[in-house]
Amino acid sequence: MAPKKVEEPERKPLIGRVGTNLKVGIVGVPNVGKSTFFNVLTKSQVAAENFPFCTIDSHESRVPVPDARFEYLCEYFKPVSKVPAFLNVVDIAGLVQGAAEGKGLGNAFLSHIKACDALFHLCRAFDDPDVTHVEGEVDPVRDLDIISEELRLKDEEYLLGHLDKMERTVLRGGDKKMKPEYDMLCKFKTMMVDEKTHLRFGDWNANEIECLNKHPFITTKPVVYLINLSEKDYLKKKNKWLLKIKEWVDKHDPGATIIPFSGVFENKLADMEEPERARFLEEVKSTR
Ligand SMILES: Nc1ncnc2c1ncn2[C@@H]1O[C@H](COP(=O)(O)OP(=O)(O)OP(=O)(O)O)[C@@H](O)[C@H]1O
Ligand SMILES: [Mg+2]
Repeated sequence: MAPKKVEEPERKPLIGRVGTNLKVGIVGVPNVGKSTFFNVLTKSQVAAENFPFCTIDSHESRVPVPDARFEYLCEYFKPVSKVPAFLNVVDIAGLVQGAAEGKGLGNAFLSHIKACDALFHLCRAFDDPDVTHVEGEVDPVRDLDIISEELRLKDEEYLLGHLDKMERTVLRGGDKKMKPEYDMLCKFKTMMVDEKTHLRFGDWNANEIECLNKHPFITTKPVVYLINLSEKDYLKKKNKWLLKIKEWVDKHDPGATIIPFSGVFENKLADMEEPERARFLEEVKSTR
């Protein structure tokens, strides 16, 4: 008897693009530590890596992605040209509630977000009376809601505008060629506008993913959550918001990565030279 044919699972295309030169934008409400994180990332890479590094402008930096496999392959094959994977990181101005309608500085920057492949959603979980919070009190869960909703609203504005234009040609003009795309966009609308859900959570087929990739949607982009803690909380590995943030992510973006860090601590480290840095880290370890 012929062996049973093993059914291959359908391979769906990915939402977004694949590459060794991706762009990630740092989003969050104002004054939560986005630029601090951006500076730390760029500074520490300069100090620690001997890869070519380039600051594209004050808001965009290209950081190499260290990978032992790359080093090994270069060592083994000795290629003439060595091009490591890079991540372009973009520091985006803080977004406030209403940014999608043009409030604050953020609206202009939402177009920068559209050009990114993924997002770092940075939120503040440190208390510091000297660092004002735009919403009054520190509450990262409220901030997560604000940013996530502003991103959705920006997509909603784009989608409704685009559908409106298409209606003229597809519904009134009878353009049959555009009808499948129009129907797909209507399906996206049900999810995003009626159910108020980000588009990356839909179970889309290959045609729908192709259609998603054609449009500059923001809510299709994967998000990594960065939680900025005080130096003390980071070293103690304790913070009253962490569990609540985890619950929010489990509910709104299940499976997404959450990375707690401390902007001030990392900044301190990045400004140190060896052996001062090693000494400081030893000291910190002993106080943990
Ligand atoms: N973990 C931390 N603990 C205490 N203070 C911090 C921490 N991280 C950043 N700060 C301080 O918070 C202030 C705001 O930081 P930063 O300018 O990086 O915020 P931002 O999110 O880029 O703001 P904006 O949206 O206005 O661009 C700075 O004074 C910075 O030193
Ligand atoms: Mg900033």
